[in-house]
Amino acid sequence: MEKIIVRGGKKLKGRVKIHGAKNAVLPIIAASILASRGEIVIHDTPLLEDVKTITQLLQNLGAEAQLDEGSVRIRAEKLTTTQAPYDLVRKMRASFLVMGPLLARKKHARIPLPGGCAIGSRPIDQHLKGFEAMGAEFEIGQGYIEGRVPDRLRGTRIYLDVASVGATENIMMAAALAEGRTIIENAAREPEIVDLANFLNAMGARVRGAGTGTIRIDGVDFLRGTEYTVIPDRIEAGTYMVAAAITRGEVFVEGAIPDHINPLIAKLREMGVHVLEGENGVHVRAEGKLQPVDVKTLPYPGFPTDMQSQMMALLLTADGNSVVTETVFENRFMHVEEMKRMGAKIKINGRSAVIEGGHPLSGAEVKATDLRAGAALVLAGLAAEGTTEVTELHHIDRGYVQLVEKLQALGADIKRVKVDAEKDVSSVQPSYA
Ligand SMILES: CC(=O)N[C@H]1[C@@H](OP(=O)(O)OP(=O)(O)OC[C@H]2O[C@@H](n3ccc(=O)[nH]c3=O)[C@H](O)[C@@H]2O)O[C@H](CO)[C@@H](O)[C@@H]1O
Ligand SMILES: C=C(OP(=O)(O)O)C(=O)O
Repeated sequence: MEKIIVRGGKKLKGRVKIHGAKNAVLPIIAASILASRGEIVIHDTPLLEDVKTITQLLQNLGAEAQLDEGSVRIRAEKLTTTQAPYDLVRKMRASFLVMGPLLARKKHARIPLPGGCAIGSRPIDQHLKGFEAMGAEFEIGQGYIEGRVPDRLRGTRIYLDVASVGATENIMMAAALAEGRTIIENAAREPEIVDLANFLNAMGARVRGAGTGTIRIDGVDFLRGTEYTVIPDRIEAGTYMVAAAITRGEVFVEGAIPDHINPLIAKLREMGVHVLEGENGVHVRAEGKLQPVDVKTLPYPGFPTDMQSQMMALLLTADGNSVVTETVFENRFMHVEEMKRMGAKIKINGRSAVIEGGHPLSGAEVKATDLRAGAALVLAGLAAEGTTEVTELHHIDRGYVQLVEKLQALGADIKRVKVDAEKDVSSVQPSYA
């Protein structure tokens, strides 16, 4: 087992470079299955546990897939099976994103049901509603969902009851090889949807309107290999912006695209944090007292749920009470109990949490309950008096490349150790337990 040990109180200073976006590269790798000709090369691929999992999943399906530092190469001309193994799908819900591509390309897929997870029940009804409208038929049994397409997927009009990111992506990928036009209404508008559409188009697809609530896809007969660079990770960027603010430091977050993080920038400014938007990133500086603010998570372009816990950590250091309302996932306050162990004063009332800012935080032993909760605890540790030890690091490794090293470079007193031997492993790659 490994843990991160943070000694709080250091102001972060310097420059941090953002990696490619996890939530963009995962659907893009899944979409590679659609290419029946040629090689795909995806640049700025972050070497994360989730990326390793989806790459392994493609290999399992018979594709050639090679993941190196910064890029992944895929050839999916020959797929040998349409069944996804439970061991890989249970590690990561995004594995379900191979359903759309498999149905479109191979007319069959058998995938373990992704199940619930720490942050909520996360159903897949909107994915299935879309595929069924396009002519797929499903059977559920023994923990698996099996989809069949009797002929070829047909384009149709699909209204999503919730603007689900995953459902929009899965349907968009399936529609790329369907017969005729598919229109997705109430589509999710996240930047990662736009990135996937751009990638599909680079493979020869005809997708228009991504980034708006209505996406039109005209199906084509085949897709081919291409070379593509994914967008920078807006949540990783946001996490370092909060790290700068929570330590009252000054950090340039290189690669952050201000347009992708508007709600975060707006809320930081309301608190009194100085944010300068540049062409090549954002500059964040904070000092002294920060104002409390209310935050409500919403689908894009609203405040991202993936930044909720990190923002809550920052609000603990504000001068007064803030209310954080989580509207996207029904159970995304698991970090609250851990933060309370650090002296945080937070009261949960249904989907809202009242955060009493201004009470000093003290270091404690805490555990990451999910990916962003883990990051938030590290942030809280940067601001706390004394030493914070964060365990369950496999959650953090799903979404942050070299979190410890990047914070060290900014001046944080932080290290990663193996618990049994108390051996410092900060300078080596995480082991992705
Ligand atoms: C790999 C990836 O990109 N993950 C992101 C993606 O997850 P993911 O794609 O799973 O999130 P969704 O947008 O689908 O989920 C949003 C809401 O819709 C509900 N829902 C979803 C699908 C469905 O068929 N039925 C349904 O009711 C979910 O339970 C949730 O309450 O978007 C989330 C919302 O921005 C982010 O937190 C995740 O980091
Ligand atoms: C919730 C997240 O990811 P996933 O949808 O893969 O669980 C996240 O990135 O914060």
